[in-house]
Amino acid sequence: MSLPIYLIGARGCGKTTVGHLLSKTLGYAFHDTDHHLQTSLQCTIAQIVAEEGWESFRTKESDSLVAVTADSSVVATGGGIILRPENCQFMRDNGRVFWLSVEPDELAKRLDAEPENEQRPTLTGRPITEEMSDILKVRSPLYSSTAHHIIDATLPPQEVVDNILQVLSQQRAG
Ligand SMILES: Nc1ncnc2c1ncn2[C@@H]1O[C@H](COP(=O)(O)OP(=O)(O)OP(=O)(O)O)[C@@H](O)[C@H]1O
Ligand SMILES: O=C(O)C1=C[C@@H](O)[C@@H](O)[C@H](O)C1
Ligand SMILES: [Mg+2]
Repeated sequence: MSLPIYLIGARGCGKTTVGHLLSKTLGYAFHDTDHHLQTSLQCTIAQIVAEEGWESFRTKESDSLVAVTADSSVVATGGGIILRPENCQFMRDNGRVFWLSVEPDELAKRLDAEPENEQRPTLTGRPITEEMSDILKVRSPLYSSTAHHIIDATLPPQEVVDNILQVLSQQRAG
């Protein structure tokens, strides 16, 4: 099966880390909707949100999702990709969707440990642990209903990849 593999989940759940490893193992291309959007528009997410607002960002994000979708690819998506129902439908119709599920405290720990490199605007203005907790209360049901498979992404990255590969091989066999 060479359908696109979509990785969904909150910031810090490991979409980039796992996506790179998985794409290498499968010999697939790796794409990232946040990265595509920023390089194609030559500006940061923070700039788009500051200048045009979140709705405009979400529209551009949907365009990026469609643009990067191709067979034999792993697609890491923005944390809010599931906020637009058409994105959820698109991913489910066009590929296999994996939710990398991680509890908010662990997400906050991972994001806190990262250098201040990403220019991503806060979503709530609250401290990161509270933000992740608030956001997941709203988004977990959306991640869950969009995903074909839910993966425990608190495991080490290679184990997360192995579990995804196992699901994919079961699909091929079935
Ligand atoms: N399974 C894991 N266990 C422990 N740490 C991890 C794991 N996966 C990723 N990390 C670490 O967590 C941080 C965030 O990972 P990563 O950038 O892959 O997440 P992401 O989902 O792509 O985040 P974003 O949505 O911000 O792009 C990184 O420092 C990474 O090394
Ligand atoms: O969780 C979110 O809503 C976001 C996550 C990031 O990946 C970016 O797509 C953006 O900063 C918004
Ligand atoms: Mg990432």
